[in-house]
Parts: sequence; C-alpha cells; structure tokens
Amino acid sequence: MAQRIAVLVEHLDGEPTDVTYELLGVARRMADEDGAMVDAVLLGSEVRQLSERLPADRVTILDHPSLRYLAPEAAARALAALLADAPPKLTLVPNTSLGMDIAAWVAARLGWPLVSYCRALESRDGQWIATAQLFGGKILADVALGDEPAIIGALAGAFSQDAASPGPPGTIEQVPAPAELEQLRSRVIALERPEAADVDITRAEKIVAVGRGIESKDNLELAEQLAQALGAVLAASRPLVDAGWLPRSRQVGKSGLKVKPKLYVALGISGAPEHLEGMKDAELIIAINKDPKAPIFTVADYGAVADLFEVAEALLERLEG
Ligand SMILES: Cc1cc2nc3c(=O)[nH]c(=O)nc-3n(C[C@H](O)[C@H](O)[C@H](O)COP(=O)(O)OP(=O)(O)OC[C@H]3O[C@@H](n4cnc5c(N)ncnc54)[C@H](O)[C@@H]3O)c2cc1C
Repeated sequence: MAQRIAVLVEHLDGEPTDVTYELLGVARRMADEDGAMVDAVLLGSEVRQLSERLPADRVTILDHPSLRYLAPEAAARALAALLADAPPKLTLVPNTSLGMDIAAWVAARLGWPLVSYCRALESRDGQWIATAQLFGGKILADVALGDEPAIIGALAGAFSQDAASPGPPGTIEQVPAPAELEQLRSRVIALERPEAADVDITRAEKIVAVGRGIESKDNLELAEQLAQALGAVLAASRPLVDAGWLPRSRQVGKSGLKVKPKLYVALGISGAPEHLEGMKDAELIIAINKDPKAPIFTVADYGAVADLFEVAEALLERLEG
C-alpha cells in the first residue's frame, strides 16, 4: 500500500470544522509530492453521512456511541488503536482544544513524536520540515520529520483549504471499534454552549479594537463612539477582557476569536503574537500606537505613531462633523 498521511477529522454538529479542510488541504499537497495517499480518519457516532463530504483518497470510519462528541478519552483510545494497527507516515491532528488532548495522549501511548503548534509544513531537500510555534509564537522551531511515524498538531488557520474543498472521498472503509471503548473512565453527559454573545465579532465587517493604551474602562466610551461613527463593532485585546471591561466574546486573538473584517482599527494595541494571530488576515489594518517599534505596525497597512486619544477625537470630529 502507498504511504499514508492520516488526518483526524474534527467535527461538530454533524459538520467537519474548517480546520479539518485545512488539514486535508495540506495533507493533499504533501501526499501529491510524496506519492502518498490521504486517509481521513473519522471517529464519531452515526457519522457515515459526514464522510461523503471529505475530500480524501479514503475515509476510515470508526463508529461508536462513546465517540459522539469526540470526547478525549474515547477518541484518543480509538485513534491510538487505529494508528497502531497500520501506522501512517504522518498523522495530522487539529491543534485545537479538542485535538490537543487527543494528540498528546495518542503520542504518549504509541511512543511517537508529537510536533504541536505546527504552523507550516515544507519540503526541503526531499525532507519534510514542520515549523512549530513555541512560547506563544515568540520562537519558531523547525523540526525535521524522519521516516518514523509522527503526529503533527496543526494550528487552525495556518494552512489553506484550497486543495480540499468539500467533496466525496475515493473510498470509505469502516473499521471495528476497539474493545476498550466499552470500559472508559470518563464519558460526556452533555454539550453545553456558552450563552449567545451580544455581537458576533467574527462576522463584523469593521472592527475598532482597543488595547491597554486606552488606560481605563471609562475611556472605552470614546472608542465605542468611534466604532459607531464608522459602523464598526468594538473589540479588544485580552488584558481588557481579563480586567472585565468587555465580555470574552469581544476578545481578538489566540485565546479569543479570529476575525477577518474589511477594516480593523487597532487603538493602543502592541501587537503581541497572540493578538496578531486573531486579526492579521483583516483586509485593511490601521494601527495607532505611540510606540514606533510596536509590532502591530508589522502587519498594519496604515499606521500612525500618535496618541490614540488625539487621533480618535480628530477622527470622530471628521466623521460626525
Ligand atoms: C497563551 C496566551 C494566550 C493569549 N491570548 C491572547 C489573545 O487571545 N488576545 C490578546 O490580545 N492577547 C493574548 N495574550 C496576551 C498577549 O501576549 C499580550 O499580553 C496582549 O495582547 C497585550 O495586549 P495590549 O496590546 O492591549 O497591551 P500592551 O502590550 O501593554 O500594549 C499597549 C500598547 O498601547 C500603546 N499605548 C499606550 N498608551 C497609548 C496612547 N495614549 N496612544 C497610543 N498608543 C498607546 C503602547 O505603546 C503599547 O504598544 C495571550 C497570551 C498568552 C500567553
């Protein structure tokens, strides 16, 4: 059999998540270069229908009631059993809160290396190199992948879906569930969703985002006025949300939400890697910061080294006057 690149399919509410298509896309690119095949590993309960939308050479289904919510213990035991049976060259797992639990457990159980927080996979001189983010992206590590099986925890949003738009797979194969799924120590009772947010910043076309430069909760009013005048919604960096000035649903970044508006105005945000991760794909970024060395300027299309209060007030006057 040709070498395989396996991709763990992450799904929610009967739909593969975006990161699944991103991983299938990068797996396709690697497989084409190596003459390998892409195997989408679908763990779940009554998921056959979902398999028909997975563009892979093969979908391997392992169906069991305990896998309904991809609960970490059940999913990890199922995946480990499946991989141990026929080790693929590489196994790509989404580096999401769900996937991280599964990948670490499987790697430990099989004694395989795990490269987590992977944001790039490139072939150099015939060898695949995985680039992993360390310390929240402050350091990048290039890891050469050898011939032994390895697991890659691939970051959501790091890879393009282009090579894998939803479509039918080559073949679908169902494998039996391992006996250990009958003796699990944990089980998911229910899935509870957070309360609906007041606004969904991930769908906003224009965002005015504020950072610690805004200094106090009272000053948010100025940013809110500017947002209203621009027809934008107000968002923030994490410290403001941690301080309770704005709800978590307004946080942009690694541990917040990823946004891709047409316009992103960053007021007094330094541009830490964790923040940039959530907004760097905005179409037009305007940054106002009084520090010319602030990293936010590395991603900004337009920048003003200035006091945010002066700029916000002048802008408001223009927009409202
Ligand atoms: C695991 C992890 C996850 C994280 N997740 C996130 C996340 O999801 N989102 C996030 O944002 N952060 C996240 N962080 C935190 C991140 O590392 C930064 O600490 C944070 O983004 C900094 O926020 P800030 O830019 O508002 O504040 P600061 O870094 O303090 O920057 C304030 C900026 O305001 C400027 N400024 C001050 N006064 C003015 C003024 N009057 N006019 C103009 N400019 C002014 C300063 O020059 C400075 O650049 C995370 C960190 C970790 C470790």
